[in-house]
Amino acid sequence: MDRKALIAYASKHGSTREIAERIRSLLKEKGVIFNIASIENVKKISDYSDVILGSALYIGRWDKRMVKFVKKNQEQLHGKRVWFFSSGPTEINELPEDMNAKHMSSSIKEIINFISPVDMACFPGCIDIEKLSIFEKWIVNKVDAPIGDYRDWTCIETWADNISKELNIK
Ligand SMILES: Cc1cc2nc3c(=O)[nH]c(=O)nc-3n(C[C@H](O)[C@H](O)[C@H](O)COP(=O)(O)O)c2cc1C
Repeated sequence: MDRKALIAYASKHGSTREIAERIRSLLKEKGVIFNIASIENVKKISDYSDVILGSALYIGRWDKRMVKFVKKNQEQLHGKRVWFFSSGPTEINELPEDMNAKHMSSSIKEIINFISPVDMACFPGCIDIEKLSIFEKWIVNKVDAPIGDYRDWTCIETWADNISKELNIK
């Protein structure tokens, strides 16, 4: 079958982009090629049958660019196989399924339900203090968020592996 696949990410400081790149390389190893792009560069999705969308979380929400994209393309996404992932929490004391519910972008819950994704994941993120603006540093300080790289590559690769299995059996 002539199938095209896309992975698009919304990342401010690069750590979500790196997660997207890791997912893409794992899928490539498994023989599934995904085009990859930053979300603002995705102009058209009609050619794609499988789409992975990943966004960083900022102040309880997905990156605005991802919210805009998902709102604008919801009808088309509804007809495709879609996977979502968020990356953000650095306070890791929750079960993955609780993290998913708690950190799902509240602004577009209904749209996500309408799109009916195959799966949604929420991965721990990374806060690199050197990259933050003064305002971001102030917020991180105010909420006492743990600084550091909490990304769990095994967990990310397991998730990507499940996608490859899903793609190979259909
Ligand atoms: C100002 C600020 C606010 C944040 N707010 C949240 C949040 O509400 N929920 C969350 O899980 N993570 C939050 N984070 C953590 C980021 O989501 C995390 O650093 C993520 O890995 C950043 O991705 P990026 O490097 O792709 O931009 C916040 C980080 C900063 C700097």
